[in-house]
Amino acid sequence: MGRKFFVGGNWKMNGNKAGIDGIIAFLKAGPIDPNVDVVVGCPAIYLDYARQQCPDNVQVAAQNAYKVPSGAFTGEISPAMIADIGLQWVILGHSERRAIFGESDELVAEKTKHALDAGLKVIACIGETLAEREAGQTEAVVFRQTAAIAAKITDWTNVVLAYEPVWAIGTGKTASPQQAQEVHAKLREWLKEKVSPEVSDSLRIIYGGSVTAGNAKELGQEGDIDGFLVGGASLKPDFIQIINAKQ
Ligand SMILES: O=C(COP(=O)(O)O)NO
Repeated sequence: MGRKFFVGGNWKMNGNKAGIDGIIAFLKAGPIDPNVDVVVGCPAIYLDYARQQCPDNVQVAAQNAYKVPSGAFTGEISPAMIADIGLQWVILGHSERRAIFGESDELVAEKTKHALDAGLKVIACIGETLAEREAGQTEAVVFRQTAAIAAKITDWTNVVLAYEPVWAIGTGKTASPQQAQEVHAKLREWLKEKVSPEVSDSLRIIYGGSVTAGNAKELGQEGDIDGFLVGGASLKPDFIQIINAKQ
């Protein structure tokens, strides 16, 4: 198996330069487990500011990007621009992009394909709503979302899949380790059948949704949970404990 643990932070539309200075300070202080990949998603306007200050063991990611290199798309940024300022990562398909900004499975898949083709690495987000879970549709939803991406890409090397049940995001209602592990394992089975055993075995599937220093260790002990995508808790020093959850 040997998948390197991966902990992402998602600052969402939060902070300012002073706040970023504070986050960078605790990231620099660490200590950060060298066996963990750490990537923090920063608002686009501060990407270069954060990049200039982040320690070498932390990568800065954009939280979104469009599906073409340039053009008449007011307000958007492209993977080429993200790469141009020296960044490697982008978060795509977050449930807030899907629910609030109407991003379809198809658009997320096109964005993922284009970002990978532009040389970026992608944290691709999927996850069901509470209504979908209560209707017994969890697997159907996450398989549908993953299938849309699988239809566009062939090389998963630079992809990290983030399973983020929408009902756990920002609610304090974390999925139990058993609930999260069950979906991660089903996703790995799906990948083995529909993509390849190699991708199924090597792809990191990370969990997001109210991860805290208090629940990260237990979640991280599950065999198919390869890390986290952390929102609120990534803005505070406790994020270091989450990064080191496997220690
Ligand atoms: O949206 C999230 C999770 O947010 P919270 O940790 O605040 O639930 N990650 O991308």
